[in-house]
Amino acid sequence: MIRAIVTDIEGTTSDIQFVHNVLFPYARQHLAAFVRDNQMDEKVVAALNAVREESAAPQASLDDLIATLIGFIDEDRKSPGLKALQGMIWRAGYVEGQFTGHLYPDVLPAFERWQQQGIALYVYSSGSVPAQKLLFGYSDEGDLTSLFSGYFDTAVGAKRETQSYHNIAEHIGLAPSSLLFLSDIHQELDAAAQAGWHTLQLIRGEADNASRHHQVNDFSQINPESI
Ligand SMILES: CSCCC(=O)C(=O)COP(=O)(O)O
Ligand SMILES: [Mg+2]
Repeated sequence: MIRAIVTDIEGTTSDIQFVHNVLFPYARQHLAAFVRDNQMDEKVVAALNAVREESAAPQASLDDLIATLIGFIDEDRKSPGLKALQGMIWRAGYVEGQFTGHLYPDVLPAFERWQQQGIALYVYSSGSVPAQKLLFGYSDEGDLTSLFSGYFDTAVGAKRETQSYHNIAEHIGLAPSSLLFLSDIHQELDAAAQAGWHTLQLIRGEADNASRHHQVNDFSQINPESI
């Protein structure tokens, strides 16, 4: 019996084009000014130090780091330091109404249905927890943050690592066999399945013939009671 559903964001609840054509360019455009203006902020300092460590450049200057971060955005690197900074930068865009977090129309009705069935909802994304809360807090459908029991980012581990799913199950406090992970990426689902979770793959665009996971095209096709 499924007692909690953990969902990915990009390609699952939300269009990959929104992330790549709206969020990433906004972060790219505002990154240099944001980092320069907030270089003394302790969360910014921590993120920049994480980037220094990740790029093996302990002495990197602010200009070096900005160039490195722009490169990370362009290669869609799931860098925890970059993801933390992106979350901070996107806040202004959401708050000023420059964009809202994209949601496929089938997502909110399914979340509400599952919640009525007593199933707890969680998010697991490479985007930072603050960035996840912004996307769902300023979504196309309004503030959905109250629907979620918790959020996970790569602080629990990378999405293609089996240990991450053991860690999440422990945080949630439920057996892996009662957890369902939704994602568009079969390597993430492989890792979750390896940890004993149920899995479903969202195919929002192109088919994935290399996947061994059950596939659906939208959330209306998901019935946790039949899993
Ligand atoms: C929630 S922030 C926007 C998405 C993002 O930055 C990202 O890296 C998406 O990764 P996901 O794990 O949701 O595919
Ligand atoms: Mg995804």
